[in-house]
Amino acid sequence: MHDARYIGSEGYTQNCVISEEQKVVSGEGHTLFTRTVARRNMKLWPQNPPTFTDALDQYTEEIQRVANIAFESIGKSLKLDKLSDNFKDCQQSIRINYYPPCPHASNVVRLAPHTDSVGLTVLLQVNEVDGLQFKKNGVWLPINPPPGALIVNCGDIIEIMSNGKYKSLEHRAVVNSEQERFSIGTFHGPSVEAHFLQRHLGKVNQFTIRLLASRIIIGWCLLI
Ligand SMILES: O=C(O)CCC(=O)C(=O)O
Ligand SMILES: [Fe+2]
Repeated sequence: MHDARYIGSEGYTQNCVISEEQKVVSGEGHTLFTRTVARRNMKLWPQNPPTFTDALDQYTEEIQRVANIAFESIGKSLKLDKLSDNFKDCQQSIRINYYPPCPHASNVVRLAPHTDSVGLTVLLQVNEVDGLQFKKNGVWLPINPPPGALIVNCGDIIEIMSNGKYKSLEHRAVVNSEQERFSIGTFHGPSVEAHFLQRHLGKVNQFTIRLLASRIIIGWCLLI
């Protein structure tokens, strides 16, 4: 039987150099499933500092509140009142990203261009060092959030559900030559019981699906 706790990958990851020709992709991250609580694998949750578990529990609960407000607003704007139902008891995970400073800035992209495959991402740039960029009309635009601001980013699932009205924008993180950078992405996917694909697929533009599939393949090729 399929066990929903083990969808996706979890734990520590480090991006590495693949070849001389390819740009060095450097940075590290730790991914944890945070909700539903049954999906947590506590072996991967750091024990030090001892306040980590409680702090992360509270942080992700508050972030989920923000995501729920955004899901409801998106649903209302699309006249899909039940859209947010698909994200009740949603599958939530976090990725804590660390990007060390790098003097060879021109050769390094910290996090390769990608779209998030979830419904919504809520990103906190922890130490106020900028680096996130979104691609709009073929141009990379830097995001300079005010201190403490949360960046809410639509993922592929919302692009599919909205039939392309809300875009899952390609984004990346670039280097800072002098300062280290921390960010925490909190990802919200549909609840395990959600049946939105069955309900909405008939209405979804096939072009949107092909576009997203090609993006996933391109993103995958960039990583291998
Ligand atoms: O570090 C950032 O600003 C972006 C992180 C990100 O896009 C991700 O973890 O999916
Ligand atoms: Fe992302």
